[in-house]
Amino acid sequence: MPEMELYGGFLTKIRADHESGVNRADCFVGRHLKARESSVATGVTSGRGLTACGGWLRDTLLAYSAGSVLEAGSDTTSSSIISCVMFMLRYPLVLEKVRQSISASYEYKGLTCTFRNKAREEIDRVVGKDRLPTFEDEKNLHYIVAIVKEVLRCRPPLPLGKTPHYLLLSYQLKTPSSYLGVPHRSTEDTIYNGYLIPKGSLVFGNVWALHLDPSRFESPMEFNPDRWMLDCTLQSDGSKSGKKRDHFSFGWGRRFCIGSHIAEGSLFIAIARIIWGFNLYGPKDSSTGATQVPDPWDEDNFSSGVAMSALPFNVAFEVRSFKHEEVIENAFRDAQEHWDISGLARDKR
Ligand code: HEM
Repeated sequence: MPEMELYGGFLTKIRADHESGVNRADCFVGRHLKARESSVATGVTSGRGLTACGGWLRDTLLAYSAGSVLEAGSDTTSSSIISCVMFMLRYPLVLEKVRQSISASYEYKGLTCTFRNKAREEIDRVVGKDRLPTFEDEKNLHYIVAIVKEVLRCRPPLPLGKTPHYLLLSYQLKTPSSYLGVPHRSTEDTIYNGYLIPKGSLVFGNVWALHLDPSRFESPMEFNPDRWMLDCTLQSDGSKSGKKRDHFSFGWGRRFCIGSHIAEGSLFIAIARIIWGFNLYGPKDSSTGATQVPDPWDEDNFSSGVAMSALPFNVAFEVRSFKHEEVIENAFRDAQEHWDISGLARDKR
């Protein structure tokens, strides 16, 4: 569907609600339409850019402002959730409930760390079986937060590939493994490592190279959420300097992702609930009986483009117990009631 058909369709629907007296102050577009209408006497609001009196977005810009947020936040978030499922299949130890008597320890930056806080152990201890994880649990679910960070480190949804010159070339050729990254432009002449980057140059940061830098991340090609348990002060905060950042999946500088908090919250709740409720299995090879799990490090298992996502793969979700099933079904019913109230169609699957 062309962009403007989708974004413009939302605008038309909200305007129709608004004109028929439905209060759409619940959303940015509804509030903007109402405020614009009461301030712009002429009513000339179609077209691009701002109104003649400044300040107010005309329809096309309004539709794009809202639509681009929708688009920026959906593929990126869903891509990370799917990557997380892939990593869980590939690294089942991350889920495993480790008994205290087992002391699996490893060396990390000169410290001896013990695998203790595995995801299941943590979530069962903090949440129990009788309810779903909520946002309030985040402060006590450190290992789940660490998993979110590790997924964003290992599979940034908007990466630049490992070999930029090849990838830029492949962009022109439109071959399947082009990860473009997000372009920035230099605002002044800059000397970096003896090279002049003239003002106005197009610059792509190589997120992937930063995330796989062994001087920063020991054994970088290992999905290891434990690495984040050692330092909880590292944050996804665009205003922080490089060494104080956890990862660079949300970009940097003035155009740092404005949705990073929503994204982290969405990833936390989705991943916490999947881990709380389900065992995950890959399909078995009929002749060898071995589990077949796609390799999350293999670029061929991911789509190309600006936003990257795992190509379809098979995974079975098995609910962990009857109690978990009951809680999930109750939550599903509640969600459907909210959908009814919002005028959305019920999920009939
Ligand atoms: C895992 C999820 C997400 C990732 C990895 C992600 C990543 C990014 C990146 C890399 C940028 C460009 C930053 C730069 O130029 O350096 C960006 C920009 C942006 N993101 Fe996100 N994002 C995510 C989720 C979201 C969500 C949920 C929203 C909105 C609710 C959102 C809204 C935006 C917007 C509007 C921009 C453009 C900001 C600007 O140009 O000033 N993103 N995001």
